[in-house]
Amino acid sequence: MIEIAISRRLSNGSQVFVLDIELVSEARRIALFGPSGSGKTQTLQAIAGLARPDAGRIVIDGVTLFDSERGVCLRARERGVAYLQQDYGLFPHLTVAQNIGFGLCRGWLNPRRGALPDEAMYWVGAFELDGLLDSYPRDISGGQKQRVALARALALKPRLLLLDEPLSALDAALREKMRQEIAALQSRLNIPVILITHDPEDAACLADQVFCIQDGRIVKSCHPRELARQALQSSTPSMTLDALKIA
Ligand SMILES: Nc1ncnc2c1ncn2[C@@H]1O[C@H](COP(=O)(O)OP(=O)(O)OP(=O)(O)O)[C@@H](O)[C@H]1O
Repeated sequence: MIEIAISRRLSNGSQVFVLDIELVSEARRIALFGPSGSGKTQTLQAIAGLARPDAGRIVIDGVTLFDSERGVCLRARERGVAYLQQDYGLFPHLTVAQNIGFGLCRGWLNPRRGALPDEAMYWVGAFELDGLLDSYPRDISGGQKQRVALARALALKPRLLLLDEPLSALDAALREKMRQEIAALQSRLNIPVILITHDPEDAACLADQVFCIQDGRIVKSCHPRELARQALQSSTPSMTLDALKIA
């Protein structure tokens, strides 16, 4: 079960943004859908422990990651949350093997290929990265970068996987392939996934429940099929949201 009730006020002088997110879900795969600037990334950052809400609670499968009333705020590395950011966040000066091994052992900047622990090698095999272990991120494709980032994230055995627009950097053909791969991965892993997407097709394939965000708030929750149906008749995420709110 995913329980999130957080608020945070962001201000940079003239501009103020208020994040006020409340959602509870039994679904194992949820999508956050909303227009640019609506608060999706801020929400994931709060869950990952990279941004601290002013108040509220974040509880994942009974484990409290943040609870302002009880003074609980686990550090990012104590949360067991894998966060795959839009640009995949690979270190350009480290090889694929070093990138994958990086989070497993602090200070481990120079791992030899054979030194990758079993939990990392499992994902190297699963994502067919064996031949790329000595390559650098600049020398591999977008889909391969994504697999490396996923392998790095999953090797840490997270209790929750956060995906920020996991397919946005890929061309149409690769996008469809990776969509199927991530969907297959989700059914193999028994960990909850929260993903951000602008694409109703991604939501339909990768989520069981969609939470629509607008201006820092959840304005609607629906089945991914309902989102896809409304999106067909709308040309922007904002129009889709307006149609969903009326439906
Ligand atoms: N320090 C800040 N002060 C004021 N507003 C901020 C600050 N940091 C971020 N914001 C605002 O927070 C809002 C939410 O940002 P966020 O990155 O979560 O949006 P998003 O929904 O992920 O957008 P996108 O889909 O474009 O990535 C934006 O409107 C942004 O301008």
